[in-house]
Amino acid sequence: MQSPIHVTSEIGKLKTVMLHRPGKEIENVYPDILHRMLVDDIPYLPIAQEEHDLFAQTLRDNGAEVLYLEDLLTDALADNGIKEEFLEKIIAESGYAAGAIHDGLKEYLLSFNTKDMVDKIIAGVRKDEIKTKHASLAELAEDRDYPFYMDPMPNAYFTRDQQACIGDGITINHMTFKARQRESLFTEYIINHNKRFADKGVEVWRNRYPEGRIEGGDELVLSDHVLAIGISQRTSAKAITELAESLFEKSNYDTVIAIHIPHNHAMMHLDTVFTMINYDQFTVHPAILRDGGHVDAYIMHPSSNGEISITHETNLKEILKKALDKPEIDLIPTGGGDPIIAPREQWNDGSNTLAIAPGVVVTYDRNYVSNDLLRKHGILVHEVRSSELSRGRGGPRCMSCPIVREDLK
Ligand SMILES: NC(=[NH2+])NCCC[C@H](N)C(=O)O
Repeated sequence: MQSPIHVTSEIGKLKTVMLHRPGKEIENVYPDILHRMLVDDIPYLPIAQEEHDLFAQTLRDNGAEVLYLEDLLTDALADNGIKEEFLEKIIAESGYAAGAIHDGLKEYLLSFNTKDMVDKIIAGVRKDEIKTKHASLAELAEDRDYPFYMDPMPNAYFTRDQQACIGDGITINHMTFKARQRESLFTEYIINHNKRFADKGVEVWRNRYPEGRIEGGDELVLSDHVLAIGISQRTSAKAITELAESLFEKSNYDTVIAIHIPHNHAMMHLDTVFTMINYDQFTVHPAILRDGGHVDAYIMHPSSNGEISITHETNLKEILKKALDKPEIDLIPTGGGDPIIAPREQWNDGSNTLAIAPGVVVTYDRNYVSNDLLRKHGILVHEVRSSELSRGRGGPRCMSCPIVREDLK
């Protein structure tokens, strides 16, 4: 059976993609919780939605089918039994496995139709929205001034991270920070219960329950047998090892290139500093390169005794030439490598390009130095507006989860 998921590169023509249109969750962020919510500012919602709609339209205009996470989840929960099971889990993962608040939340959420319930769960539930009977002292007295029973999920529009499609399968991710961990429960329900995916032969390379942390922004599908993964703030060596073991055993993938990047908020994922945009072209933020273009990379292959062989290599160009079997590789520096422009544009996701076909990318308009340079290197650049979307600290690649791409010829 042909899997409904098929992604064998970062650059094959984009056929189907999953997005989330930012909603009320954005307006449930306030200064005291910015840091914990992993955002640096509060986008102005109407404009963020307008910008997001334009982003979606750009993808459609270029031939992609756009699916929305919130619709896929709503359809996955069509059966009342499944919906209730999902509610139990999401309420438990929000901190209330049982008790008066659990009961109050469940009753409240069930009072909505399924689509509104999904929107509400993403938006967050304030304490003053529900009435609880017989609350315990802990429930009454702890965190008295905290306004939410269920936290908002302001990062849900970065649909890249909760999961990643690789080949005909998917990783459903154990995300690093509490602020995002519940998001991948959505993916689990979509894969298991949405008719488009359920019982259609989707391989789950790794589910969200093992301890090692991993996020899709670190998972780059370089070809139909090579994966690059960031060892980053969000993805641990343990998770990479487990994923490599699973892929080597069950899939076509025989090479995992684990690249060490700085562990900080500006560069939280590999795709904030390095993306593939053509057969032999990449964007790269100079801050990850040492003198002579060196990085710390570990190349993993299956070995004959069933173990994984690991070699340490440092020359990024050489690593890519070998992995992709190309005579030359063009590394295009974010902001032209200028000491001020490069970090400025990287901060607003100047390296976070989304390839929608070989040599064709979608980028934020604000990164005009990087965009001009891409054009000089022969890339076709579709710019999208970015005043508000960029405040969440993610760009076009972060905001999209490719489900189907055409194979490269
Ligand atoms: N693939 C990405 N680079 N995603 C960016 C996610 C940004 C989000 N604020 C976070 O910290 O999780």
